[in-house]
Amino acid sequence: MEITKIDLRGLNPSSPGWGKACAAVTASMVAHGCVVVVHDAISPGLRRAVFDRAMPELFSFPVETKQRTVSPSSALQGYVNKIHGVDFESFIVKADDARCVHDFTNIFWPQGNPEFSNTIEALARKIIEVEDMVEKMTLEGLGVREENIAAHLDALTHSLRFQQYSIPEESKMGVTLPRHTDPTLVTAIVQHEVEGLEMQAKDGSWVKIPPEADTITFVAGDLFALLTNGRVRPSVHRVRTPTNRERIVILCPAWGKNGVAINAMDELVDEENPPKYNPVTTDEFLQFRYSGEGLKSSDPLEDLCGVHKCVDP
Ligand SMILES: O=C(O)CCC(=O)C(=O)O
Ligand SMILES: [Fe+2]
Repeated sequence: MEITKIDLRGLNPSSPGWGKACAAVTASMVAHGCVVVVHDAISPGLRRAVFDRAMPELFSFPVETKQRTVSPSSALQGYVNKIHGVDFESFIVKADDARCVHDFTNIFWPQGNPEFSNTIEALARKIIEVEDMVEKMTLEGLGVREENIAAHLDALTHSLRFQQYSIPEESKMGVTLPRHTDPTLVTAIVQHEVEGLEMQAKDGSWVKIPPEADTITFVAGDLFALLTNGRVRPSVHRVRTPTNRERIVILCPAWGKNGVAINAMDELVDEENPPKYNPVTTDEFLQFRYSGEGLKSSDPLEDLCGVHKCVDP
């Protein structure tokens, strides 16, 4: 099996092909919890600036410098490495706030590094533009009204996640990130040259997503299932890093803004489709998901927000 790529180049809501493309994006999200889009948002020059210069420079700093990016007040910022035994390093930066990108840059280059910060800001802008379009197309394809989609997109915030996987030992069979769903609404995944991302199909088989330079993969996270009242199930995916190459990937997760409760879209709840989940804010959901109970759960969204969850009298 292969996940069909959908070409969104040059498309906007007034293009003649918009309706057909919305239907294709929605069908892929409903069938697989993900969509692979062909897009020219990341130009070859921007891709080189990011992956050949900015990322190698960033990851080559000593770990003590990297750890200075950790923010005690936000799970959506900072540096992690070797979490739960996974051999990777990851930086999270707030992507839609230029000040955060500058503060992040200044930790590494106290005199500033406009080339680095401009590159990151440009990348964030481009990915978020396509990510918003994919959410809009999916919701439109499910029958959500334009003004409700616009209000939803306004209530989003985004982070950027720079992730580097070391070369795995032969004995590890190459699975560097075990199967999981993302806690996000949607996550954009930009791979570069080195393969690794795999999606689990409904029949349990694993489908490779090749790292093609003109594609961006979008996966639905747990919170998108809440938003769509269960129409779109979260993507189950994993990473198999080749045994002879390091792998760098950039992710752009979309979340609800601080304090904003995510609720099912009005049009997706009716008599035939009663509400499946209670509303939740991103912080509440993340807090539960990474708690002892949440980490043990096979379906944290259902356990925290499911309306059928039994409540002790
Ligand atoms: O490395 C990738 O391609 C995907 C990473 C991922 O799924 C994650 O960090 O949640
Ligand atoms: Fe993921």
